[in-house]
Amino acid sequence: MSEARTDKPERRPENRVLVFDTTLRDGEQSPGISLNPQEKLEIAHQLARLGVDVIEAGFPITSPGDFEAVQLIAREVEGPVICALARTAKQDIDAAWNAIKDAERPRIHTFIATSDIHIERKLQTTREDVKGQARAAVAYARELCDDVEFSPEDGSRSDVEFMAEVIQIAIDEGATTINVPDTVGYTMPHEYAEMFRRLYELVPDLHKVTVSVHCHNDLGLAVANSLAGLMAGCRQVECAVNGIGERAGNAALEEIVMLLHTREPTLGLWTAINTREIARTSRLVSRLTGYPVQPNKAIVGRNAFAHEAGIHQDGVLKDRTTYEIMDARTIGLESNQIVLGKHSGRHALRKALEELGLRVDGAALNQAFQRFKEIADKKKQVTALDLEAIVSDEIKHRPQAYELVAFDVEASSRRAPLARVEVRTPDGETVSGSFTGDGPVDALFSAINAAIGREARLREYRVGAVTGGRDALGEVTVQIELDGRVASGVGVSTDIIEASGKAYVRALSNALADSAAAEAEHHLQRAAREAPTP
Ligand SMILES: CC(=O)SCCNC(=O)CCNC(=O)[C@H](O)C(C)(C)COP(=O)(O)OP(=O)(O)OC[C@H]1O[C@@H](n2cnc3c(N)ncnc32)[C@H](O)[C@@H]1OP(=O)(O)O
Ligand SMILES: CC(C)C(=O)C(=O)O
Ligand SMILES: [Mg+2]
Repeated sequence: MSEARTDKPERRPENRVLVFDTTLRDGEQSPGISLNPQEKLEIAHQLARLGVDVIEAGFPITSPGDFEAVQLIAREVEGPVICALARTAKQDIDAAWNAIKDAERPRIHTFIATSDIHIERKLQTTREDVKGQARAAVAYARELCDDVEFSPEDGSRSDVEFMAEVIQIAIDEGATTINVPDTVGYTMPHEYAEMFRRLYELVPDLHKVTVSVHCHNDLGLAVANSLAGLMAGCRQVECAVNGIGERAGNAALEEIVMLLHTREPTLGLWTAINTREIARTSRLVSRLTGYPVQPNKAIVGRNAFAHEAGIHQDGVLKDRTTYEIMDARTIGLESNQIVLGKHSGRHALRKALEELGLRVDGAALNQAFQRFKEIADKKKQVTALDLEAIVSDEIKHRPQAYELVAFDVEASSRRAPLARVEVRTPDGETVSGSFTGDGPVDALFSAINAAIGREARLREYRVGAVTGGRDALGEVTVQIELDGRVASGVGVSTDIIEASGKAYVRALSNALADSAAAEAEHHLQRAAREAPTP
């Protein structure tokens, strides 16, 4: 029962759920999002790789740019059905058709509201007129295209008997998909399911077409309502990547897909989505829309597969399924993450140290753990480089072989930065060096190399703030490679250049101490081998 997908159930064709992606239409209706045709095309190609069944590419009457984008997608993206939205007006349907007609499999999606509130206050018309508009629109769309979807907008707030009449008209005129939206995110799962049960009763012909759900997240129920609709017999789900869309958004594609994937043995429902493309699709949509994904967002948030709490980390290290219902790799991530922080425990610390090639146990582990907690209290996250520093500082008790005595760095936009340093060697001698670089830090590191006459190579450089505010202590961590040895060092100062210099000198000292220790061990081993056997 740990990860439900381990036992593969038989997949029944009638339980296949079509994924209708509306990221480029309803998703783009989010305030502040405006994608140009090339950006829409890039997302559409990725949606095709993801394996969605339908891409709602846009609402072509909206603007020449949206028309162009839909047309580009229709012409270039192979695989999914390419759909365009239209009101019941003839010019909308013409624009939709003209934009999608070159697609392999085009679909026109036309809609009109069926709730009294929309009919009376927004459309300012009558139920009879709505029936007439629905009839004319579906009939006209079917003259142009074999695949026509009809939506009674604000379906969940409509009088179900009137809505059933409109749906029957749409089916009579040839609609192939009937989508009943919860336009304002008002319904609850049991109500939405009951609405579909009643619609199937009132419109038996619904069994002959694809029935679809389209839910908004105003009350945080978009995915729950979508699931309720699917369990009531619908077999198309309309959703958007990262849950973007009008107001609080649409049902999130990744959530509904992974819900069906993870609970397939219970639900029996399945999609043709290539789940390994989910993370990549989410990143692309976030980047191009400018909408960041919240860290704790289900499935695609950066914390969705991360563990910081010691008890959870211990469980996950012993058996991943203790705290994970999905495998991070299923959505295309490399692995889950053990994040070291204030709430972590010894098991996670030891594992992280092991990954750095440092075996620490017993009293040494306790000592490192104590230092680790002190640092974790000050920093949000403790990284691999911090760990190396903790170990080299607290466990190995290395003498500081070199020391940064003084430095000058000149930075200018007119000439290459120049650094001069004085470094005290282990013998107590003070050596100096100067060098230019690509930037002040690069110049400083080269000057240190020049002073001590070694050619260390910088592998990693990271700056973080230990404390907040303008006078924050900056902490620099560097990792270097010297004569094939990797070592790290940390420097803390309110001056980032000084912190960088200290960190670099410390890393050099650690690398040289390591190599001295290795040389000593090598001599000892050779002496032992060469000693006469008694
Ligand atoms: C639930 C949904 O997501 S529906 C899709 C919503 N998406 C969008 O609206 C984005 C794109 N929209 C647009 O660019 C513009 O609204 C346009 C180009 C479509 C229309 O612009 P305008 O002609 O200036 O009309 P405006 O947007 O101000 O008002 C909407 C009009 O459409 C009518 N209308 C609304 N829905 C429908 C419908 N399904 N069928 C026919 N007419 C409709 C309204 O009653 C109103 O008509 P009126 O001008 O006679 O009062
Ligand atoms: C156009 C329709 C399907 C819509 O987006 C809604 O009702 O939310
Ligand atoms: Mg919508």
